[in-house]
Parts: sequence; C-alpha cells; structure tokens
Amino acid sequence: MPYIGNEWHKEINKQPVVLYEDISQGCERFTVPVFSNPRFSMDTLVFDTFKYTTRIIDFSGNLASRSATPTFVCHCSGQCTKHCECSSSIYSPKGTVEDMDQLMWDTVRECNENCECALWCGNRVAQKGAMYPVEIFARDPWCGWGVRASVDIPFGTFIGEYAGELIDDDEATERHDSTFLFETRVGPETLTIDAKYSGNYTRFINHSCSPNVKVANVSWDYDEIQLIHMCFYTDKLIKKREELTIDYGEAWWANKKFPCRCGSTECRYQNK
Ligand SMILES: C[S@@+](CC[C@H](N)C(=O)[O-])C[C@H]1O[C@@H](n2cnc3c(N)ncnc32)[C@H](O)[C@@H]1O
Repeated sequence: MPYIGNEWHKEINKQPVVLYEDISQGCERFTVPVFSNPRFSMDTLVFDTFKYTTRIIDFSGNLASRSATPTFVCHCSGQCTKHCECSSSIYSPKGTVEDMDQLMWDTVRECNENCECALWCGNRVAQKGAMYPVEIFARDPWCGWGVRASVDIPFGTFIGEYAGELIDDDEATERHDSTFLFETRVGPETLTIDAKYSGNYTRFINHSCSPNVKVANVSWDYDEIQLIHMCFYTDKLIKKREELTIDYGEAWWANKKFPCRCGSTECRYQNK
C-alpha cells in the first residue's frame, strides 16, 4: 500500500474501480472491463439496459429481403495476391492498412464466404473481429464514458465494427435519441445503425477534433447487394491507456447545443 502522508486513505479511495470485469460477456476475444472514476459520479444505468453484441441486427428486415444473388468470388488458392479480382489490396502482409487515404476513398472489399481462398487469406481482416483489447473508462462529467486501449495498438490496425440494430429511415425518425445513430448502406439504400440498446464497445468512442481512429466502409457479404460495415482503424500508433477517438463530422455537430470537450488545440466546436 503506498504511503502518501496522513491522507493516504483518501488517495487510495480515489483509485478507479472496476465496475464490470467484462461487459462483452465473452462476445469478444478479450474482456472489456469498465472503470469508474471516484472523482465524479457517472450514469451507470446504461450498462443495465445495454445488450452487448458484435453483430449487425437486421431490425427492419433489410438484409433478409435481399435478392441472395451471390456476388463475384475469387478463385485463388491459399493467399490472395494483388491480382485477385476481389482483393482491394489495402492490407499489408501484417493485416494492417498502410495507406489511410486509400482506406478513406474506397470501399474495402474483403473476400467472402464463397471465395476459394483460405480462411487465413490476408484479405479477410475486419470480418474476423477485433483482436486488440480495449476498456471503457469514465472520461469526465461532460463526455461521459470513453474507450481506451489496454495495450499498444499499431498504426493501421482494424479495431472493431460499429455494431447495433440496422434500421430504415422511418424507424430512425421514430427513435428519439440520435446519439448512437450511424449511417450506412445496403446496396444503393441508405440505412442507419442504432447502437443505443445493442452494440459493442465502439458506441462508447468519443469525438475528437484530432482523432486517432478512422472509420471506413468495408464489405464482405457474399450477396450482390452488399451491406457496408462501418469499420474502425487506428490512424496512428496508440499507446496503452490512450483514449480512442473518431471525428463525428460537421453534420453531427451542426445541431448540438453543447461545446466539444475534446481538449485538442485544433478543436473546431468548442464555442457553441
Ligand atoms: C456515441 S456517444 C459516446 C459515448 C458517450 N460518451 C457515453 O457515455 O455513452 C456520443 C456522446 O458522447 C458525448 N461526447 C462525445 N464526444 C464528446 C466531445 N468531444 N465533447 C463533448 N461531449 C462528447 C456527447 O454527450 C455525445 O452525445
């Protein structure tokens, strides 16, 4: 026990406390603990009403109503090469992305279940799920909960997919809380993922005007009408205990009445 003068017991009481050992309840390859911060009280109700899932839940039936016409497949054996017809050539042999600009421009097309390449083919990355452990922590009274890395995470690493209920426009309008809505597509149709009630740790990721994570469009369905998965990749080497942040974008901030608290020197939304 550390000795900090006569006040040591007060300092000990200020240590973060583990509220949950694993809110993923075994859904992830790693545990996702939740740490409180005794310096301020936080709303913990969210963890009682939230169902952890790493999947896209077909709430409005948009996936089920697809044509089920198989998309193109590759005929590579083992590892796909750069010449493979479905390889987007975005992943390095280590499974990381080296060209972030390309990641932002294109839809990343991973091999699908009808492809003849191996399951260990390097063009299957995001579809395999998150590999690097993260934790949820009480960031501050304004931003609420946030997500930080439990280990160092290299640049260009896939860290998770925005999971939740896939809903159509009508359903999205009916939902009164837009906090956890994320736009996506199924073929030409624009749909929304709502992670308020079901989702994974990515729904706790806060906004920063100097983000260290980017969100990319990735597909790996065998159906011709592709669901675009919203996938998160590190945009720099992220050190252990560093917060993971994305840029929510101008449209998200346009109708917000509160200032951004990202703390970046490049903050664009602090004067609201
Ligand atoms: C998708 S949620 C992120 C998780 C959220 N912090 C929580 O506790 O559930 C988005 C909400 O987090 C808060 N938030 C995220 N980034 C913020 C920022 N840079 N400044 C202020 N509030 C932020 C806002 O309340 C926002 O509506």
